[in-house]
Amino acid sequence: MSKVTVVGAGNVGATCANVLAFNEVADEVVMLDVKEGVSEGKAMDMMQTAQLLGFDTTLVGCTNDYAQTADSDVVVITSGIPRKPGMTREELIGVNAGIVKSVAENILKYSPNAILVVVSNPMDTMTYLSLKSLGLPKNRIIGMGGALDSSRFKYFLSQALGCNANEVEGFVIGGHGDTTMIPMTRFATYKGMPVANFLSEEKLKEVAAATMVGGATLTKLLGTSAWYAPGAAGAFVVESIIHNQKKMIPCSVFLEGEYGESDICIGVPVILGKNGIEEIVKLELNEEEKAAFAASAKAVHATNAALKEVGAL
Ligand SMILES: NC(=O)C1=CN([C@@H]2O[C@H](COP(=O)(O)OP(=O)(O)OC[C@H]3O[C@@H](n4cnc5c(N)ncnc54)[C@H](O)[C@@H]3O)[C@@H](O)[C@H]2O)C=CC1
Ligand SMILES: O=C([O-])CC(=O)C(=O)O
Repeated sequence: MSKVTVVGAGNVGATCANVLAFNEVADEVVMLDVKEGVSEGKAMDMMQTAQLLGFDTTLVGCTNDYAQTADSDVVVITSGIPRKPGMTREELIGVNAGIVKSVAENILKYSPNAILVVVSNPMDTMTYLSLKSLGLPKNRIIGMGGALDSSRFKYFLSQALGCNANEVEGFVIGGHGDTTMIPMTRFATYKGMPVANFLSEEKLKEVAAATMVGGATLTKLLGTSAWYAPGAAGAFVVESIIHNQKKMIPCSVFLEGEYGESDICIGVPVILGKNGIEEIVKLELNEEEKAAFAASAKAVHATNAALKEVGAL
């Protein structure tokens, strides 16, 4: 019997729960929100699609009742405010730090062995906050950003190539921020062939730039930040853990010397399985990539430092 809880039944959380149920990733999916009745209503609405879509997962909604989340294997934290057009993710720290910290503490009271997937922004800093304040082993705290950013990178590459996005490979490391993401163009391939065989350097730079501001572009169009791909990316990460798939997915994880960084959670490729982070994959970065990673980490460290200013650490 596998159980996943999604905290925050807003745009991203509800989408994530819906994808988890549709794909039967877990036997039970619990949604918890502070808004009275919203989780219950969304769970009922989704359960009424079960016979239409043919899934057997049970969805449960609750209003701030952590007892219902007891013994979850994986908990996805999406609670918190999203940005509005013109804002950065980092500006959300003041409100979201308090929310994420209290939610994570409550979750652990009922699911002491759960693996946490942190989605709330600024995600790398919220992952770091969870790790520092809960004192859990680092394999059990995973920030979701790289799965989404990599999916966007593959989308923009496929648009440039005029091909099916499923035939493109590529990934993004670094922070989950407009200026901190590092699309790894050198490793990206179309049917196993380097994308540089098909696209000019200028075009590849455009693709990388579009990927980095992918979230901001959608926020401008939607008036709030995106949720379909973020929710699906959260479910993708959960699936690799629950089904012990051992997929290699870039996630924000605690580094202790890897990639020349320490005391930070930032995006690097990891193997995700039943223990959460099974392995941090070490890539051979070239000088330019190393410099980009160091600059990205510097910016994430600076955001982490603000946790003290807002009284969260
Ligand atoms: N890491 C990533 O790749 C992404 C992160 N995000 C972030 O995810 C977060 C959620 O975004 P949306 O779902 O669009 O926002 P939303 O406003 O639609 O949903 C957030 C939900 O959290 C709930 N909430 C607030 N405080 C809570 C608490 N203490 N306990 C339980 N629930 C609580 C709210 O009632 C609301 O329903 C934002 O911080 C956003 O920036 C969004 C997309 C991608
Ligand atoms: O853009 C945002 O604020 C939400 C997010 O992290 C994303 O969609 O990448």
